[in-house]
Amino acid sequence: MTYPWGTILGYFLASCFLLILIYVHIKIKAERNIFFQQLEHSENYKNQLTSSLDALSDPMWIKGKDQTYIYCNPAFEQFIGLSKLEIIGYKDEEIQSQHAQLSQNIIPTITSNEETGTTEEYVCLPCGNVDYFQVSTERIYDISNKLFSSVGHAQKITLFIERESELVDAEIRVNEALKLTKVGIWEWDVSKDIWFATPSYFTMLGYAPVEGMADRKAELEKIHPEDRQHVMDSINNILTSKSESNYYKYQARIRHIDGNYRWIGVRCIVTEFDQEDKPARMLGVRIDIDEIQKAHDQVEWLAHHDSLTKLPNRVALNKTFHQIIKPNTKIALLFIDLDHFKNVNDTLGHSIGDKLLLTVADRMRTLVNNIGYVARQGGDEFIILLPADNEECLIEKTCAIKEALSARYNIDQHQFFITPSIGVSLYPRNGEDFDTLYQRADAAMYHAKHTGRNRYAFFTEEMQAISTRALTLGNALHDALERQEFSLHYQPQISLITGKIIGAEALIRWHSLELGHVSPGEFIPLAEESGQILAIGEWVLRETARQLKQWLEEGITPVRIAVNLSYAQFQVNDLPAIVAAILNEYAVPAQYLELELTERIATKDPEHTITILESFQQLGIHTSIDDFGTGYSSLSYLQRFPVYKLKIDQSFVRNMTTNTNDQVIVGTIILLAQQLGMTTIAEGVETKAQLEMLYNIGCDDIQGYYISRPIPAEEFKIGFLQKKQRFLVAQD
Ligand SMILES: Nc1nc2c(ncn2[C@@H]2O[C@H](COP(=O)(O)O[C@H]3[C@@H](O)[C@H](n4cnc5c(=O)[nH]c(N)nc54)O[C@@H]3COP(=O)(O)O)[C@@H](O)[C@H]2O)c(=O)[nH]1
Repeated sequence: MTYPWGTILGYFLASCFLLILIYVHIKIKAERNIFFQQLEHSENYKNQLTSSLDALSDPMWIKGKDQTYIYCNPAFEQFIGLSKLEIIGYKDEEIQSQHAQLSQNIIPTITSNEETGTTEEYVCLPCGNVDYFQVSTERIYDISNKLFSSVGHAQKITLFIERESELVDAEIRVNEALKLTKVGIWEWDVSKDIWFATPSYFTMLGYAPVEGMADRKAELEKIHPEDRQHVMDSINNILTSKSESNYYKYQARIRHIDGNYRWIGVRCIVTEFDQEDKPARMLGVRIDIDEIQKAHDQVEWLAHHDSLTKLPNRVALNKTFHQIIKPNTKIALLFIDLDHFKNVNDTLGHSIGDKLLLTVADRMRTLVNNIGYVARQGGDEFIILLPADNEECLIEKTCAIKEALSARYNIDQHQFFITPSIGVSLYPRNGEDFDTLYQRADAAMYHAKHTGRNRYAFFTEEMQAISTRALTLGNALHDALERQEFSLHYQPQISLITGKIIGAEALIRWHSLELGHVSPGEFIPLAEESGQILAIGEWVLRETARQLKQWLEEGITPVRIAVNLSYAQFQVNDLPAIVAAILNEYAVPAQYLELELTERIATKDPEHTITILESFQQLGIHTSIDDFGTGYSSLSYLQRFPVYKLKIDQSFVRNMTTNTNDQVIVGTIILLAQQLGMTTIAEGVETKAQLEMLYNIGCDDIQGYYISRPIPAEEFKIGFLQKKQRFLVAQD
């Protein structure tokens, strides 16, 4: 049998072709399915992307490679004020030419970004607002590096810019304020050693501000060499965690650009620590405290110095004393007080007084320099510390100081002398602490003063008691007037010719609540030293006037009452007016008052004495010169003093019956008074012999225990004023 090979082959080929066709068909169908699936996927993706971009509030756009818009979101439509239809498929210049209403810069702003990059521009929006935009363009290239498309994005940054500019403004303002307040702030990144400071940090000391990182080490070099170590120690303590706190402060002098140093206060805090708990970042502030520091230094200086003489004061000397005492050292403390310094102030004025103190300080400095220390305690009191290992040398030095201070002073047109009284105490013999030594030298000085002045005295235990008494009296005297502890006693004055009473001397008495009776001989000098004599003296005048008035009102004819005037009272220029006012107040005739002025006071400034005495004369007040013979009245002045009476000092009367010298003096005074047309009164008459001698040589009146001691007003009234008798009769 013959096989139809041709037919079989034909069928076979046809079957194969059919199979191939089926396969191709199936494959194509499968691939088509994948393709459509992918297409659907991509479409979804595109839609998602588009809706996301559409939802963006910032304008976004995409241009094709030919620069036509292929996409823009609604924000972009709003941004340029056109719809998608008017944008998509067009180029910028086409849009610009088709829509003349578009603002001038909106399209150039966008088209200008042909390269990838970001620009910031002001854009005038269709609504008319001008806003600041950041425009970013990203150009996209295909695999063969050909431009495929570009994507653009615009973001309104007006607010950021405003905030940023506000921040910049605020920073400028803060920096200006910091400059004004002279406060500088710095920050130090310790780990990287990066250091920044505000402009004020530099400008506060005259330097130009440093932008950005500054040179910390250069800043440290500006610290005064004496303060540098202390500053470095403060910083290192913090850095090495030696300090317990995370904070430090110091004050140091820092060099100003002009080369001078200014005091700067620094405070610093660690703001960050590293993993090892070491400071990683520090923030500091520095303040110009130069003026405060200088004011503080000034206060400190004033607290330890005397502003007139620039000498250290007692507080400073006390410190010095404790610095120089060592075992076996011997030191002398000299307490120096100028005698009658008050008179210089009162007569020549305070300016001369000040110049005198300056000269005194200079003389002391010159003498004591290199071997001791001088300080001013206040007023006319100075303190000196001298070595006292060799007592002879100490005495020599003390004498030299006394002589130097006693030498003549030429101040302005005045030439005068002043003397010192010096008290000396010794360390450790008289005391081991400064205050004890000071107090004991003061006691010795008091002794020197009361034993004649212009001398020095070394402290002894007896002096302590005297000076303690003076201190106690001084304190008690302070309140005596207020407590009404004073009273007046009256000592009668009798005429040797008529034997009748012609007057009395008013003498103050003090009965202190704590101290009992204190003699005026003791407290009057103290009151004169302290100035309390002015108030006390006025009280005496007032009390005398009051008593006279009382006697007058009682119908008793009083006698003239003599009141003692102290030097300080006599220096008060309106003293005549004060006395006149007192007499007026009590309606007492001036004839009943006599004012006694010692010869020493009268001769101190004779011209002043004459002026004041003339005023009293015009008021009808009698004046007399007390303690006559003890001063040095010049005859020429004496005859010009309008006084009616000389009172012979009791020291001459006391011995006149046994001492021819005193007798001659008393006789001469009486003759002198007669020649000058004045009367005489002898005080301190205690015996009949004295009385007789005085009578025989022509003395007019007497006063003394022989007649009566000073007695209280009532006793005086009964014993003398009410008795119209002669108190001296022939057999006396
Ligand atoms: N500025 C003022 N000074 C006053 C005042 N009152 C008194 N004084 C002065 O105090 C000093 C002491 O006074 P006093 O203790 O009162 O002594 C006076 C008489 O008591 C005393 N005297 C009087 N007669 C005798 C006597 O026979 N013997 C004797 N031993 N003493 C006697 O003399 C003093 C009077 O002195 P004088 O003033 O110089 O006349 C004394 O310096 C008073 O001046 C006052 O108010 N203000």
